Amino acid sequence: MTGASGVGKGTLRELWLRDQNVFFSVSKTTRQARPGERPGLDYHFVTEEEFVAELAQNGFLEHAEFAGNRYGTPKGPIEAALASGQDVILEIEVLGAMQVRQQSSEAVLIFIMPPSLSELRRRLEGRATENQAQIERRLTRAREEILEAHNFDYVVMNDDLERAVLDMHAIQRAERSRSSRISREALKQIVES
Ligand SMILES: Nc1nc2c(ncn2[C@@H]2O[C@H](COP(=O)(O)OP(=O)(O)O)[C@@H](O)[C@H]2O)c(=O)[nH]1
Ligand SMILES: Nc1ncnc2c1ncn2[C@@H]1O[C@H](COP(=O)(O)OP(=O)(O)O)[C@@H](O)[C@H]1O
Repeated sequence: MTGASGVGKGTLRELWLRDQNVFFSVSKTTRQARPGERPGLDYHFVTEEEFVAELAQNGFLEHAEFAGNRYGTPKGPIEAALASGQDVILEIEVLGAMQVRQQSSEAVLIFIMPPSLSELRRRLEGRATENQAQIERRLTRAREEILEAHNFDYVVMNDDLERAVLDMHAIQRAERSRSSRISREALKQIVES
């Protein structure tokens, strides 16, 4: 999942993944925790030194800088989840999504779209977790990110939240039905059953 800061990724994801046995990847970030954010559940909050050390050990599947902070997806937990057959959900910005696309032909890239820039501003200001300068920085980046939406497999408009949740379920169902996801062995089992 990718989309401008404040578009509603976190809100949408909580509703979409409720009651699902999928693995949500908890990123590492050098950003300060916001009030109410739960270390280890929302993010692993790390120092610049810790981030660089993990990078040097090739510990990230992808990583990027966003609005002055660094973010990365720890590789180990994802490999373990995939090996156990779980679907893995990443909530990352555009540059990271492109790195994932290069590494995995199986990745499904979904761009969450705001109805308008003015509504995005309203949501960021309403959330009240960033100061005005940080909000402006995120809106500038949002314009650039939105223009990258054509590089994604799907675009989900987050105007009406309930409908956007249904769209996420629809994409998930369609992707799970792709013929390329059925193994030769599974086909043989059906023929021989
Ligand atoms: N590339 C990358 N981006 C991430 C990662 N974790 C979070 N992000 C993105 O970084 C951006 C900023 O995240 P955050 O500071 O939590 O702000 P928010 O999106 O406004 O809640 C968002 O686009 C996130 O999706 C990560 O591990 N890798
Ligand atoms: N469809 C929607 N309509 C109106 N407000 C929304 C919608 N989705 C999310 N929001 C609100 O927008 C703000 C930003 O949402 P959030 O999930 O924190 O975004 P993100 O994770 O993309 O930065 C929150 O206050 C949230 O309640």
